[in-house]
Amino acid sequence: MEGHPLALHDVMFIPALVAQASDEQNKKWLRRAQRREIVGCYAQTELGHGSNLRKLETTATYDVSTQEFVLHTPQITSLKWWPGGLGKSSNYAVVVANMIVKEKHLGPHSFLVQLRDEITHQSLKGITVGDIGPKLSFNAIDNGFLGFDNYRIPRTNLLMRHSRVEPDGTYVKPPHAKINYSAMVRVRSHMATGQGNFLAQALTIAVRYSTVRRQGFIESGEQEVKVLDYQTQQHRLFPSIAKAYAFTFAGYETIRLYEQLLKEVDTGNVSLMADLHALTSGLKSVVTHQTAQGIEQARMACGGHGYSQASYISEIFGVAVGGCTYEGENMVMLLQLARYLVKSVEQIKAGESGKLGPLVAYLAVKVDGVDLEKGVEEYMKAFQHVSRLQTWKASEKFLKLLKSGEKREVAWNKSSVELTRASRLHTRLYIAETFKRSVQEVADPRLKEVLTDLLHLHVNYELLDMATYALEDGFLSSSQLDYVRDQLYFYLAKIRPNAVSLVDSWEFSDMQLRSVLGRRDGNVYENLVAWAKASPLNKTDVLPSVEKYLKPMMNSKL
Ligand SMILES: CCCCC/C=C\C/C=C\C/C=C\CCCCC(=O)SCCNC(=O)CCNC(=O)[C@H](O)C(C)(C)COP(=O)(O)OP(=O)(O)OC[C@H]1O[C@@H](n2cnc3c(N)ncnc32)[C@H](O)[C@@H]1OP(=O)(O)O
Ligand SMILES: Cc1cc2nc3c(=O)[nH]c(=O)nc-3n(C[C@H](O)[C@H](O)[C@H](O)COP(=O)(O)OP(=O)(O)OC[C@H]3O[C@@H](n4cnc5c(N)ncnc54)[C@H](O)[C@@H]3O)c2cc1C
Repeated sequence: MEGHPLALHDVMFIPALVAQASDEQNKKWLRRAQRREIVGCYAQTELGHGSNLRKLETTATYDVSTQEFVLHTPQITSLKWWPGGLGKSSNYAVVVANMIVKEKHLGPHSFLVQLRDEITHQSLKGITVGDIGPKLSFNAIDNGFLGFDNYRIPRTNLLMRHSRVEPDGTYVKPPHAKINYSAMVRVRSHMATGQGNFLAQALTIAVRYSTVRRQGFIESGEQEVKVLDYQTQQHRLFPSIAKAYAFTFAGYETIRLYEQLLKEVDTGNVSLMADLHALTSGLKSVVTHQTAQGIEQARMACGGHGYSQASYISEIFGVAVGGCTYEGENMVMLLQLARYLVKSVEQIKAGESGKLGPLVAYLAVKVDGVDLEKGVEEYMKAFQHVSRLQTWKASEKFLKLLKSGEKREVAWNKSSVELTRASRLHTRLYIAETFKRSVQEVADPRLKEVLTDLLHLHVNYELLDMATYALEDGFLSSSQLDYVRDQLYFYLAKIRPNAVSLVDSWEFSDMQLRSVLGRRDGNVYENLVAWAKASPLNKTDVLPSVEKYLKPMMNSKL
C-alpha cells in the first residue's frame, strides 16, 4: 500500500516504451525492461512546472554534428521533481523535455535516458539525481529530482514511434500533436479501477468493523446494536460501496478504450484521442475526489479506533488522495474536459449536432420532465438534464464574456468554476450510465439483483446530491425529491443484509488490508490490545526519558 520503488517501472516506464518507442527501439529496450535488467521511471514534472507542460524547461537540443541530443536543465526550476522511483531505484528514465532542432522549439518529446551505471548504479557524469524526501504517504516510493548538465544521448534515444528526427535534423511530425502524452492517458484510464480498489479496501475495513462494534440501542433491549444497523452508518458507507463498484465498471470501459486507441493509433487513426482524453480527464478527477471523501468517511465510521494506525485507513487515504494531484491536478483536468464540452455546445449552436460523439449527444436533446417511479432510465434522463443545464449555462457565460470583448483566456478563467461544475456533472452521468449498462449485462440473476439494489442506491444518492441543479429550473419538484429520499432509505435497509458479503466479495486478504479493525475473523479487541502492546513505547516499562527529563523536572525545587 505504501507504494513500491518499481511501481512506476511497470505503470509508466514500460507503457511509455510500448506506446512511444518504435519497434526497432523496443527490440533493444523493451525486453530488457520487462526482464527488469534495467529499471526505469517517467520523469516529466519539474520543480517549477507540472500542470503546464508547454512550459517545461528541460531542453533536448539536437547537435547535428554528432547526431546527439544535449539534455540540459538551465535553472533550479528546471530540475525534474516528483517522478516516482527516480531518486534511488531507477538507472534509466523516460525523460520528457522540450525538443529543439535547428533552433526550432518543437515542444515536449520523450527520450530514453540512462541515469546510472548498470554495474555500480552510480549516477553518471552530467547527471544530478536524488530523493525528494518524505511525503504525506507513498513513502516506500523514492520520488526523485534530476538535473542535466549538457548531458549527451544518441539521436536514436528520442522515442520515435510517432515522430522522428532524421540524422540531418529533419523533423517528422506525429499524427496528433499530443500523442506523446499517451503514458498519462494510460494511467488516467486505469485510475478509476485503481481508486475503486482503494475505496473498496477502506470500506471492507469499516463495514466488517461495524458489525463487530456494538454501541447504544435502537430499541430498548438487552444487547447493544451493531453500529452498522444505524441508518446514519449505512448512509455513510453504503453509497460508497455502490461507488466502488461503479468506478470499477467505468474503469473497465476506459481501459478497453485505451487498448483500442493504441491499436488505432498504430494504423494512423487518432480520432479517439480527443474523446478519451476528455473522458479520462473528468473521470480521474471525480473518482479520486469521491474516493478520498469515501475513505475519510469510512475512517470516521470507525470512531476513535479509526484514527489509530491499527485501522490502516489513514494509510489508504494518504495513498489514494495522491490521485487528486498526480496524473494531472484535478481542477486542471476538469478544465480539459470542459474545453471539450464547450466545443460540443458550439457545435450544437452551429447546427452540427449530428457530428457530436455518443457521450455528448445528449447535450443537444432537451427533456421536459421525468417520471422517476418508472425506474433507472428516468434517473439517467434527470442526470442528463442537470449536466446539460450546467454545461450550457457555463458555456453561455464563457461565450458571452468572449463576445463582450474579453480575451479568450480571461473569459475562460472567469467562467472556470462553473465549467468545472459542468465537467463533474457530465462525468457523474457517465459513471451512472456505465454502472447501469454493466449491471444489465450481469448474467447470474442473484448477483444481478444485489447489484441492481446498489445501482438504485447510487442513482438516488447521486440525484439527491445534485438536487439544487434539478430544482433550479423546476425540472424536479420537491415531492419528487421526497420520493428520491424515500427510495434512498429503502435501499439502505435492503442492502444491509448483504453488506458484509458485498465487501467480502472483493476478497482482500488480511495481509493486504493490514488492518486490525478489518480482520476477517472479527477478533478486533484482542488484537487491538496485542497491537498496542507491540508498540515500541511499550518495549520497556520505564522509558529513558524518565531519568533524563521527567525526574529532573519533578525534582526541581523551582
Ligand atoms: C496502470 C495502473 C495505474 C493504476 C493507478 C492506481 C494506483 C496507483 C499506483 C501507482 C501509481 C503511483 C503514482 C502515479 C504516477 C503519477 C505519474 C505522474 O503524475 S506523471 C505526470 C503527470 N502530469 C500531468 O498529468 C500534467 C497535466 N498537464 C497536461 O496533461 C497538459 O499540460 C494539459 C493540461 C493537457 C495541457 O497540455 P498542452 O499545454 O500541451 O495543451 P494545449 O496546447 O493547451 O492544448 C490543449 C489541447 O490539447 C488537447 N490535449 C491535451 N492533452 C491531450 C491528450 N492527452 N490527448 C489528446 N488531446 C489532448 C486538449 O484537449 C486541447 O484540445 P483543444 O481543446 O481541441 O484545443
Ligand atoms: C504522489 C505523486 C506522484 C507523482 N509521480 C510523478 C511521476 O512519476 N512523474 C512525474 O513526472 N510527475 C509525478 N508527479 C507530479 C504530478 O504529476 C504533478 O504534481 C501534478 O501534475 C500537478 O502539477 P503541479 O505540481 O505543477 O501543480 P500546480 O499546477 O502547481 O497546482 C497548484 C494549483 O494551481 C492550480 N492550477 C494550475 N494550473 C491551473 C490552470 N491552468 N487553471 C486553473 N488552476 C490551475 C491547480 O488546480 C492547483 O490548485 C507526482 C506527484 C505526486 C503527488
